[in-house]
This record gives sequence, structure tokens and C-alpha cells, in this order.
Amino acid sequence: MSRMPIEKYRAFQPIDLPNRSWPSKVITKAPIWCSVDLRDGNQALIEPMGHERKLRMFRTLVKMGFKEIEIGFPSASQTDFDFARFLVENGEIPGDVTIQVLTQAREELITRTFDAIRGAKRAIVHLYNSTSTLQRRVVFGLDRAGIVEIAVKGTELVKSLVHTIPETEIVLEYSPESFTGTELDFAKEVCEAVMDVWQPTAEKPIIINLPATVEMATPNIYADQIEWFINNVKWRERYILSLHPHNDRGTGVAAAELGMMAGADRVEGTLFGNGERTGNVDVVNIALNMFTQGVDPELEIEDIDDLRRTAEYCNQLPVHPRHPYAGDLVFTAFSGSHQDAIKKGLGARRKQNDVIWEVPYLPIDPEDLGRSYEAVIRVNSQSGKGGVAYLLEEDYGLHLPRKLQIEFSRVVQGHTDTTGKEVTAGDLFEMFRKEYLEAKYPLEFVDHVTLPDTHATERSTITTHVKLYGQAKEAHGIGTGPIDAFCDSLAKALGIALEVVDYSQHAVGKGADAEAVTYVEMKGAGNLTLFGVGRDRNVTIASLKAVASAANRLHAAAARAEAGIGAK
Ligand SMILES: CC(=O)SCCNC(=O)CCNC(=O)[C@H](O)C(C)(C)COP(=O)(O)OP(=O)(O)OC[C@H]1O[C@@H](n2cnc3c(N)ncnc32)[C@H](O)[C@@H]1OP(=O)(O)O
Ligand SMILES: CC(C)C(=O)C(=O)O
Ligand SMILES: [Mg+2]
Repeated sequence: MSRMPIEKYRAFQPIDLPNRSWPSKVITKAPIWCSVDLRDGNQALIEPMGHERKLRMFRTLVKMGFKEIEIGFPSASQTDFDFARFLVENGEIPGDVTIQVLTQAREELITRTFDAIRGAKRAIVHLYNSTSTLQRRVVFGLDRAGIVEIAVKGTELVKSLVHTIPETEIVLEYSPESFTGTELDFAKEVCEAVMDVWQPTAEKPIIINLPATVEMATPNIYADQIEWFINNVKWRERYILSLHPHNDRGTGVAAAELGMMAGADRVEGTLFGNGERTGNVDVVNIALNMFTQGVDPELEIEDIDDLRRTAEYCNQLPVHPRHPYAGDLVFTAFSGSHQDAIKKGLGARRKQNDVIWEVPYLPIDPEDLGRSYEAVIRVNSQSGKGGVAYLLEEDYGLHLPRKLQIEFSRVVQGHTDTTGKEVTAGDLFEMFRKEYLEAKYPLEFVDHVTLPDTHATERSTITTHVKLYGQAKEAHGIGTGPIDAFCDSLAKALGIALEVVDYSQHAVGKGADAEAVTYVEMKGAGNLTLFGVGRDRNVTIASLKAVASAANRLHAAAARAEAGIGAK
């Protein structure tokens, strides 16, 4: 039994909705989006946005395609009032965008709100008062009738002011704030009372916004509340049902999605979920969830890094590196098996020219959000051969044979285990260069003269020039090809016994700059096998350098074994 004071809490009561239909519904179209970054997001900031930050956010939201934008609470702050005036007076509001302003249901605040929007083509006046049992008791000290009266009086005042700004088309949005803590029959009563005053029509509907001001239960309960409301509140065709989830339980996005399945038409939220406490619902997250299901989200999110930078600048708050779709690390795989699977998935896609996106561990193509594959695979102590091979292939054009991938990943593992740090592609190449291409001691290849014998004998003869422990040596050998002849010369003249186990070669670069890279797996004394790698413009020299590289690595491994350090 936990020592936590569990007796202080009680379970949210389920909604009685026996024939609920939302669980079998599917989201097939985008909701009407409304950004509340400039109001709900802004009111939650340590340092609220000033004019310049507000304008940058507003322009970004317009560019993204939001058609409804809550620009502030003009009666609460001079900055918000002035900002509304600035937008109206400077032609900042595109013809197809409607601004929205929030106000409490209080006379002086409503009047001031109308002053703020005067001259706009169209505006949503968003009126709210709290309706929950808790707020009725502890904040307002009112019974149900008293709360209905606040809402009705506020609506009447809004209605009476509409004619004072005839050039502006006014839409009323009403929010029974703290809806999730409100009895459903009372939410119905107060919303219907507001509609009775406003008299919406199907052509000029009211927006009824049902906020999860505080997220209090599992998201299915929110969906039940929405479906119940739609089934029981009159005049369905005369109101747009809007959701306004917060994220207190970490399920704001799920609540919005289930709420849409339950029949909601509209969603209010913010970019990356900024907002009071744990935030408003993240509209980018919902939109991209839809996108990954093949549904047009009707928001442009092609450069998510730019959006994130804007949100971070305006809010002066960071977006978490693991934030869905937007975080710095969300298209990055560190663990080996993930890297391996992603590498294979991307490779298969390229080969098959697939239209449908299916890559293990990547629910979305990073390129669709303006991000690149480069950051997909990073290497640290949790990584395996797949990630190492991927980076060397992508950045340096090296196609390591599978057994060499395994061998080299042990070298990398040794390094990352010691440092505990991530290694970049550049670090990896440096390690690879030192370990294989620079393995020149004690044997250094200098030059060769190789003569093929006649076709009849299919043999090569070689004169080898090498350095052994720094001293120039010349050796002669015969074999079935240059590598075989080179090994023969090393064995005969220098006593270095090597046997080729595996060999592969490919070109790196193109045209005059092309080089050959050779990978040879060689068996040395004591049946130990290791790889050597050579790189040169000349195909034969690349191979002979690879043999020398293997000889040196075998020599070093034998020396370590003898010293009791253990072979690599
Ligand atoms: C869930 C949400 O996000 S709601 C939006 C919340 N956002 C904000 O509040 C940010 C901006 N607000 C403010 O700056 C201030 O609250 C102001 C300027 C609007 C009003 O300031 P004040 O009048 O000084 O204080 P305050 O907001 O605390 O008002 C409290 C009074 O209004 C009443 N009230 C609160 N909300 C409402 C409402 N929606 N409708 C009618 N009356 C309300 C309270 O009962 C209280 O009444 P009392 O003074 O008789 O006890
Ligand atoms: C003003 C209302 C809609 C609000 O922000 C909330 O309830 O969270
Ligand atoms: Mg809110």
C-alpha cells in the first residue's frame, strides 16, 4: 500500500451513455482550427509577449493557414487592446481570417472589448463564465440560477452592442468555463439559455466551446461528455461545437481526437501545446496525427523547425527535445537495433520507389516536415553496427562488408564506453581512418611492380617495396593475382604469413576524383582473422594497402594477446 494520501482524491464519475457511438467513428476531415496562442498561451507565459513577439506569432499563424485566431483579452491588458487596434488599423488581418477576443461576462469588460475590435471585418467575441460545481461553490458563491444569470446578462450585453459596430460581423462564442467539472444537465441549461438570448441560426451559428479547463478524467470521458451534449442540447444545426482541451493528465491530444470522433466541429489549441500549467492541446500534434493517417490537416507544417523556433522565440520557453514531431531528437535513433531497422527501411524504400511511407520506428517522413535524414542515426554506447555503417555510408560513401561492420563497431563501442559520449560521423571516420587506413606499422606498403603472366598460366609476379619497422625492403612473389603474389612475397622474404579469407572493393567518388576502397579479411598466426582496408586511386594499390593494413592489425592484436590485454 502506497504511503501517499490517496484518501484525498476520488474517481471521476463515468458518464451514463449506454449507446455511445464515438468509439467506432474515424476522423476523416480537419476541424475548424482556432489558435489560442496569443491569449491562452500568452496568459501562461513567465514573460507575456510584447507587440513585436505577438505580431510575429500572428503572422506565423496566418501563414500556417489558421482562419480563426484568438488575438488576446483586450479588456484585460493595454498591450492586448493596442495589439487588436494595430491589427485592425494596419490591414494585418487577411480577408479570410477572423480574429477572436476573450472577455469575462462583465459589462465594463465587454464594452471595452467592442472598442478593441471596431473596424474589423469579422470578429468572434468569446464570452465565458465558470460553471463547475467547485467554482460555483468556492469562487462565485452562487447557485445554478446565479451562474445562468451571469451568462445570460453577458450575452444580452454583447447582443445589444452588435449594432454599435455595424461594419463588423460579430460571431458569439460562449464557453461554460470548467465544463469538465460541470454537471451535464447544467451545461445544457446554461448553453441553451445563452442560445435563447442570442438566437443563432444555421446560417449564423453560435460557437459553443466546451473546455477541459482542467483535464480531470480519461479522454474517453471527455468524448462521452461531448457526445452527450450533442445528443441532448437543442438546435444542433445552430451551433458549432468547439473543443478546448488542456493537458493536465497528459492526454490533451487524445481528448481532442476522441472529442472530434464524438462529433465536435472545431478545436482550440496552441502550437506545441504551450498554455496554462501543462498547456493547451497541441494543434500541431493533432494535425500531424491526422496527416500520418492520410487526412489533410488543412494547416501548413512544412518547416516544423522554423515553427518551433518561432514558438520558442515568442513564448521564451523551449520545446522539449522529445516533443512529438517537433523535438530535436524525435527523428534520431540511438539504439543499435532501431538504427539497423531504419537503415534497412530507408534502403528498401529507395529501391522500391514506394509511395506509402513505411519505415520502422519513423511514423512520418522527416522530409515532409522540412527535416532531414541526417539526424536520423546517431551513435553512442547504445548503438550497434547498423548506425555506424549507416553514417559511414551516407557521409563517406564507404560500404563496409557485414563482418567488418561488426568488427569496427567493437572499436567504436570501446570508445563510446570509455567516453560515454555521442560520436559524430566525422568522429567515426577519424576512428576508421586511424584503425584501418593509417595502420602502417610495422609494415608499410611503398610501391610494387606487378606483371601478369600469360593467360595460359594465369599468374602474377610481383616485386614489392615495403618498409618493415622503418627499414626499406624489397621482396618477390608469385600468385594467382596481385594480392596473392603480394602475400607470397611477404611470406617468403619477411616471414609474414597471411591468408585471404574475404575480399571486396568499390569506388568512392566519381570521374577523375574516384578512388578505390578495398576491404580484405585476412587470417594470420593462430587463425586470428581481421580486416584491413586500403584506399587509393589505383585499384591494385588499394588492395595491397588493404593487405598491409590487415597485417599490421593482426600484428597489433597478437602483441596485445601476448601482453595479456586481449585481442580486438
Ligand atoms: C480558463 C481561462 O483561461 S479564463 C481566462 C483567464 N485569463 C485571465 O484572467 C487573464 C486576464 N485577466 C485579468 O487581467 C483580470 O482577471 C481582469 C482584468 C480581466 C479582471 O480583473 P479584476 O476584476 O481585477 O479581477 P478578477 O479577474 O480577479 O475578477 C474577479 C471578479 O470577477 C468575477 N468573474 C470572474 N470571471 C468571470 C466571468 N467569466 N464572468 C463574470 N464575472 C467573472 C469573479 O467572480 C470576481 O468577482 P468579485 O470581485 O465580485 O468576487
Ligand atoms: C476561456 C476558456 C475557454 C479557457 O481558456 C478554458 O476554459 O481553458
Ligand atoms: Mg484554456
